Amino acid sequence: MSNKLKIGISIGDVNGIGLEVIIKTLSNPAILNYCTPIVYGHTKVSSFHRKANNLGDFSFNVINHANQAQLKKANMINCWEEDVKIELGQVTETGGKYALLSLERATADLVAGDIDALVTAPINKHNIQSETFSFPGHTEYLQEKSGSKDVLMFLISENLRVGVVTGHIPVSFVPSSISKEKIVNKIRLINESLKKDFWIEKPKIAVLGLNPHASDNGLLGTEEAEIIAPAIQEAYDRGIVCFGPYPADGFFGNGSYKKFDAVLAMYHDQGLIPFKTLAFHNGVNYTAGLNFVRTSPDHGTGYDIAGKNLADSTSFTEALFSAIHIVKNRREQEELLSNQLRGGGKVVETQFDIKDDAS
Ligand SMILES: NC(=O)c1ccc[n+]([C@@H]2O[C@H](COP(=O)([O-])OP(=O)(O)OC[C@H]3O[C@@H](n4cnc5c(N)ncnc54)[C@H](O)[C@@H]3O)[C@@H](O)[C@H]2O)c1
Ligand SMILES: N[C@H](C(=O)O)[C@H](O)COP(=O)(O)O
Repeated sequence: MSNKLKIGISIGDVNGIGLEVIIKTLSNPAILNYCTPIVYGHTKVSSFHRKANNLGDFSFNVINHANQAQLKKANMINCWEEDVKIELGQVTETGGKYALLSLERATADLVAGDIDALVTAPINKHNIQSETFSFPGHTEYLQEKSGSKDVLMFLISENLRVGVVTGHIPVSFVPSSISKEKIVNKIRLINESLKKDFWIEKPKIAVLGLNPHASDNGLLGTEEAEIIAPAIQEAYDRGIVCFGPYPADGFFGNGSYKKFDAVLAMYHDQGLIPFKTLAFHNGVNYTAGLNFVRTSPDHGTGYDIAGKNLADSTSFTEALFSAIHIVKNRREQEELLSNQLRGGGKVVETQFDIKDDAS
């Protein structure tokens, strides 16, 4: 039996660049040495994108169920029968409807254990809303499907990892949404993920402040003294190596982030702006804390370039390799622990690093 992982891929918004980056990634035959991809969508929709973007010859092996996936082939499960009206670059109800059908089917297989991990192509958070999907993003949807009490939006790249305390909420809700307990929990999730998913034995974590200049000793706000510093202290007392709160601007400006294995930001844009500035093209969005593995590229639907063959597929490719790698790390660790062995591990997380792992 093959030990190649089955990686499920949801196609995201059919009017965006999802299928373009999927096809570009899977067109590299070397990918099939590392995993067996299963795309949840429809071959007619993928043909549309292949032709619109002039992507040359590429075809999927159509299957009905993940257990029929063929090695050395890019597999596709057709998730609907009807023709889909694709309007490249447009935000339409249709775009959301078929993104959801793809995501639901892939998630069901993930939860059932029929695939080893899921890589999601970008959705539009607005048009996907429906009676069955009332979440601000994949992160929250998958948290519910996994039954996890808490998860972490964790943006990862070779040189920088950034998690956020608060995610998809209006910025005006941020101050009232952060609490000592929540911050301690997110620090714990980062710490666990660095150890379990990335094999970093003694992670060092930086925590950012909320206010300008981390409040300048209380002049510009009270959250640092009342909430963030006590949370860092509590996590530290529990054995997690964490420091802060650091003023966010200078922390990235002077390169301090390079001294840490990960950074915890208080809110979405505080963490994601520096991350995407430094690592947009190879960054990966990872949901830590789920009992299964899900990654995605760190970009969105890219409506402005849809159908123009301008989308860079590096982030999607990295998302695929990160998923493979995290599953392998978790399994290897589980095996070592079940044998009561304690082994070290190498930290490998990019497509370039795992070349030697091909089997
Ligand atoms: N994982 C996800 O599902 C996810 C992630 C981020 C944003 N989104 C959604 O995507 C939609 C559009 O968001 P946005 O415009 O803020 O961000 P975006 O990432 O789609 O686009 C921002 C800019 O980056 C460019 N860009 C994006 N991906 C690129 C690629 N692979 N190669 C080259 N250029 C690329 C786009 O052309 C655009 O100019 C929103 O509805 C948002 O919610 C979804
Ligand atoms: N916050 C993510 C980003 O900006 O890249 C993105 O919106 C994706 O979120 P989900 O993975 O929750 O869909």
